[in-house]
Amino acid sequence: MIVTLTANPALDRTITLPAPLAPGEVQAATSSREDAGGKGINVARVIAAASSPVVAVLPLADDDPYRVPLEAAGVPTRAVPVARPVRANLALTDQDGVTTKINLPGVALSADDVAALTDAVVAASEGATWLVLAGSLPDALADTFYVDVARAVRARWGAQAPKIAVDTSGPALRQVVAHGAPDLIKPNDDELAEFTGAALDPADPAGVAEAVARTIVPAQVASALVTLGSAGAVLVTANGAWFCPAPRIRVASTVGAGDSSLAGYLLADVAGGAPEDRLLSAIRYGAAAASLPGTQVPSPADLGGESLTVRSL
Ligand SMILES: O=P(O)(O)OC[C@@]1(O)O[C@H](CO)[C@@H](O)[C@@H]1O
Repeated sequence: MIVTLTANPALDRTITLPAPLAPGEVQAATSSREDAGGKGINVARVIAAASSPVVAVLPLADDDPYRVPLEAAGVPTRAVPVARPVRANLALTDQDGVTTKINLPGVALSADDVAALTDAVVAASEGATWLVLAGSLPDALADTFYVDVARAVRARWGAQAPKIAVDTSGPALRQVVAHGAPDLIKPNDDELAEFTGAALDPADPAGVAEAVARTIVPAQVASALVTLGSAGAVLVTANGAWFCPAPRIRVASTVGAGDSSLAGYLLADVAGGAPEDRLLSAIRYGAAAASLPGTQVPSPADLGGESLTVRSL
């Protein structure tokens, strides 16, 4: 089973425009949709859609309207009751799939909420293969939150503790890499560049792999899956580095593509896949997500069958 933690879920509102976004103008939209979003929730939705066991842990008020799309997604959850509704994030996409995303800071959690959330993750992690810690941290949550959760889970379950995957950015990523010993991180090229402090060229996968190997893997993190948008993705482990290009697709919305890539990687991992299989699955799920509107996540039926070649770097 895979467990995900989303400390900062979001009701994702997507508005589709028939033309590029024109700041300062009035534009008529062609459609809109709402999805239960937040990075860990998106990962869990992909895993549930693939009929693989998953539990999503999140803070959620009893009367939050977010429950409607969340329940429709069919994801088993452990909701920690909190006082206020989740944030609503906005995405504006145009006919070419160009996406403008506006994210709110999220609901501040009390010290009791944080303790209850941590306890819920520790309990849910019993017997799990992976624990996914994903997304930004709401205001007032310490940058060390993911480090604290990783320590609590490992202290409780010891050798039986799940492997820990982290998808976050900024100070929370810095902390978890330095002190959380994650088994996997999934930055995109921008997040990795911010982390290393050096510009990265998504068209140069060998350069990306070299930057990861120089700074992160395997010194602090066992593996890194670096998503490079339409260029593809790079996987770096202690045993090697691989690149897979992304298939050409018609992009509808890039929101959730990285989360779907991570879910694809984990699905292949729990199925016993080799590094090349995991990377290929990450690419297929990420591309399928980008071809779907809003934060809609792919099921196995949505995956393309293009021939893709994973190459060793
Ligand atoms: O504020 P965070 O957690 O960094 O990002 C939140 C978010 O943009 O991430 C998901 C896509 O990856 C969306 O469902 C959600 O709105």
